[in-house]
Amino acid sequence: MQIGRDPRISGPILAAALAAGLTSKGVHVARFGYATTPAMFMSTISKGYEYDGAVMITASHLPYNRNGFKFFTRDGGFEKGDVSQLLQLAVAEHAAEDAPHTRPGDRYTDDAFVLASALHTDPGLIDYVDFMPVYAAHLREIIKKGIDHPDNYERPLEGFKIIVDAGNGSGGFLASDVLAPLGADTTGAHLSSSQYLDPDGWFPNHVPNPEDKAAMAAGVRAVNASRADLGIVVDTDVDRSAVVAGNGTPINSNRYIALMAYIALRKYPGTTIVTDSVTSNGLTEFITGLGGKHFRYRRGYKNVIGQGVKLNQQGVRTELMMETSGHGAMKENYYLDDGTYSASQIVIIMVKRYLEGLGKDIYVSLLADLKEPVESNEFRLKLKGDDFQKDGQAILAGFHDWIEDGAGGAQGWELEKENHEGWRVSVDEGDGRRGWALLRASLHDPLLVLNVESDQRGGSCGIVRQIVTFFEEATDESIVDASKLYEGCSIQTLKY
Ligand SMILES: O=P(O)(O)OC[C@H]1O[C@H](O)[C@H](O)[C@@H](O)[C@@H]1O
Repeated sequence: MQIGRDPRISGPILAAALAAGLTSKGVHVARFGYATTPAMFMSTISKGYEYDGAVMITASHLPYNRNGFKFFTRDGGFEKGDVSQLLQLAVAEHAAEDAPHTRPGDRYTDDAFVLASALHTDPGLIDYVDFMPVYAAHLREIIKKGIDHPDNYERPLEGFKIIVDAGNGSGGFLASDVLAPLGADTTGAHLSSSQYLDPDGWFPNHVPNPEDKAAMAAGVRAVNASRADLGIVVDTDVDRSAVVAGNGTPINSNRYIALMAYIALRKYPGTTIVTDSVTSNGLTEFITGLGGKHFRYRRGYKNVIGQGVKLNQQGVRTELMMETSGHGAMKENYYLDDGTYSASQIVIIMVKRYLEGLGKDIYVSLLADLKEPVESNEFRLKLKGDDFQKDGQAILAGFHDWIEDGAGGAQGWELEKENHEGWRVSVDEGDGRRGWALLRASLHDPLLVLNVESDQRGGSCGIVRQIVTFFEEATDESIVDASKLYEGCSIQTLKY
């Protein structure tokens, strides 16, 4: 749920407004200050706290003026349907209270109303609770237990340099309150150190997002400069993360899933691993090579985690659910997508392997068998009509038929056997090389998204060129703007 397009509606203002609304209804409110999204969930089940509900206010990786609420109860995070229901209830109640600018059924909240409510908070009615130390202690226990160091149980990270780039989100505590007390050197011995640990909603250094090139490059620079054994990069509210290996290799997206799959399969041999739909072919081979099963589902971390829950309910053991965006959840951790939990698992495996005499490396030896595509591209194509959802579905249906009818004469194009969103087509590139393309509707925006990967140089644009013939023949440019395909692959056309 997003709220507050007015730049004055910052996270703290929203928190104050929410607290005002809740206390006026007699709800006992505890305000946390800076926290992480996973910590909010943990506050509903942590001994001595056990709140009935928790609300995180964050714009996540979106710009500062797109703050939103994430809701949790003991049963986990709210799904889309839960949020709509909550909004409808809130709007109905608000209207009944004679609020002239909101009508029952409205799907928005009014910024002025938020500001006014914030000003009327009675601070006496709110408890200010510092929950992050509780959460940090919980993570420290997980790491200690996971490593189970025979000689140094309390400070098992002594002798390791681990740096954190929190991108000025709320993840800085990981360096100071989790890793350092366990003995890790989080400052780095040379030029650099952990960085951007202090929360600053303007994000002055880089976008805190492990999918972002600048964010990963900053993490790589810090690891190289400080000669750290490991770097950890987290997103704003720390439900996502990525790591940087000691040799400076960024481990995000498919690589991060592969590393977490290795960990999950070491603990739970044969387990199924659910991912989103845009994972590389090499990841499936990697997981099956380790004896696991790969269930390639849909984009959207809620979809991925939800599918894992469903499979377990059906009796299919599924211990890891992870998206290429860096959202990763394990069944053993309440199915909670927690960037610090995933990063802790990497720290644990690094130290455990070191204790087994295998060195500190987590990339060269562990991911040697992960085949990566030569090229990987994403094109986001605007849907221009009013009914973009219907238009998008119609284009996807046409794409399906176009492939079934021989993909405009292309050789070796075949629909994948399992498709859970849009249509993914496998492309035989000869000599055992295999590319693919997936056309799907964006989860949130009026866009069609085309992901393409190829095992050969120039292969990606070869695939795109073929798909352009579909757009030329079967789609109308007043409905979809495919110009990104032409630009991205320097294809000449008179159409745009
Ligand atoms: O469908 P798209 O526009 O590519 O966006 C999909 C992505 O949206 C957000 O970032 C969610 O946090 C991700 O879980 C999701 O995968």
